Amino acid sequence: MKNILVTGAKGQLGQALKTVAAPYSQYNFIYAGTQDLDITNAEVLANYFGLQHIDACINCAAYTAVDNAETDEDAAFLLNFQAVLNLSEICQQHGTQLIHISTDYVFDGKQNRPYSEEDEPNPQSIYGSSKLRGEASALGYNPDTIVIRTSWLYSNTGVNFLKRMQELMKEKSSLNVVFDQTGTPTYANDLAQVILDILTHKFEHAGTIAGGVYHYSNEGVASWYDFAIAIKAITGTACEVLPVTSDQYPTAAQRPAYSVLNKQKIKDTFQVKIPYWKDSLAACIASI
Ligand SMILES: NC(=O)C1=CN([C@@H]2O[C@H](COP(=O)(O)OP(=O)(O)OC[C@H]3O[C@@H](n4cnc5c(N)ncnc54)[C@H](OP(=O)(O)O)[C@@H]3O)[C@@H](O)[C@H]2O)C=CC1
Ligand SMILES: Cc1cn([C@H]2C[C@H](O)[C@@H](COP(=O)(O)OP(=O)(O)O[C@H]3O[C@@H](C)C(=O)[C@@H](O)[C@H]3O)O2)c(=O)[nH]c1=O
Repeated sequence: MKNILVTGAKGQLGQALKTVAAPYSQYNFIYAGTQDLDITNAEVLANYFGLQHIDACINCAAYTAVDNAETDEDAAFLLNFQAVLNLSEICQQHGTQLIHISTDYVFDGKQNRPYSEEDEPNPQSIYGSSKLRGEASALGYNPDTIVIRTSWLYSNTGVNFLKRMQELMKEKSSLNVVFDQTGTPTYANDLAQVILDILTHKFEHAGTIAGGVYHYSNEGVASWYDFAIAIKAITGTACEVLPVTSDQYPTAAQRPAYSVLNKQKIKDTFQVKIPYWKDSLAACIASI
């Protein structure tokens, strides 16, 4: 039986994997939160990997507080870059397939067509820069690593835009939400399913699937305002949602104005079917 380690397992993607992995009885999933496995500590990692053979590692650990990262650069780079370097090295040493997750925030958002894996990243935030360094270190150690860039992740657990909007819509009679940042919301359970599909594909077709960067989000395009309006429509709250520009909603970190991802490569390579973002949002809210 193959051992699959999930790091950062208590975050929203880690939790989504736990839900989606239930039918995969052919794998032994090991869910490690920070207390079980601190990936910033190379010695702890070495001991952990020495105890049992790990066939694959899905790295869900990350520093994801985008605004805080602007004043907490060392912590963001420690987890999003240095720890990924540690993990890549240990995975390389032990023949472990690493699946690492990255972000649309590696792009500057100046493009007006969906970003493909070949487009040049140019992060505008500390979070985006730290994630880009993490990608490079993972692929630098082992080109067989699979890096999945995703965008606007949400689920019914953890900290995310859906949960924040639901809280604010209960507390307030009106909300301002930016309409000049465009991307695609992604349901964490859909991403978790694709990760397991890719892993299974990798195990079954060892050597024929190239490592590298793959883009994955749900289908379609939205602004954060559209996302909020869809949440309001599905949940039926009375709170008014008002469109504002990014200038009218200042934040510490700059976000890309446009970060829609082109998903052709992941579709062609793994034959994945991708749900439309509004359908997945409805499914997520219905599951709460
Ligand atoms: N959230 C989003 O909108 C998006 C996320 N991504 C990427 O997807 C991936 C998953 O994100 P998501 O699930 O939302 O992230 P979360 O912030 O929900 O979870 C990250 C997890 O990492 C854990 N962690 C923190 N420090 C360490 C450490 N030293 N060792 C091990 N684990 C640690 C945290 O644990 P603790 O709670 O104990 O600190 C937390 O459970 C990340 O790579 C992220 O960059 C990409 C695009 C969008
Ligand atoms: C809460 C709130 C946010 N906003 C704006 C701020 C920002 O420009 C945008 C998104 O808000 P958030 O700060 O919730 O989302 P943000 O932390 O920017 O989300 C990002 O997280 C990281 C981890 C990623 O990798 C990205 O793909 C993306 O999902 O919406 C409003 O306009 N009104 C509001 O009431």
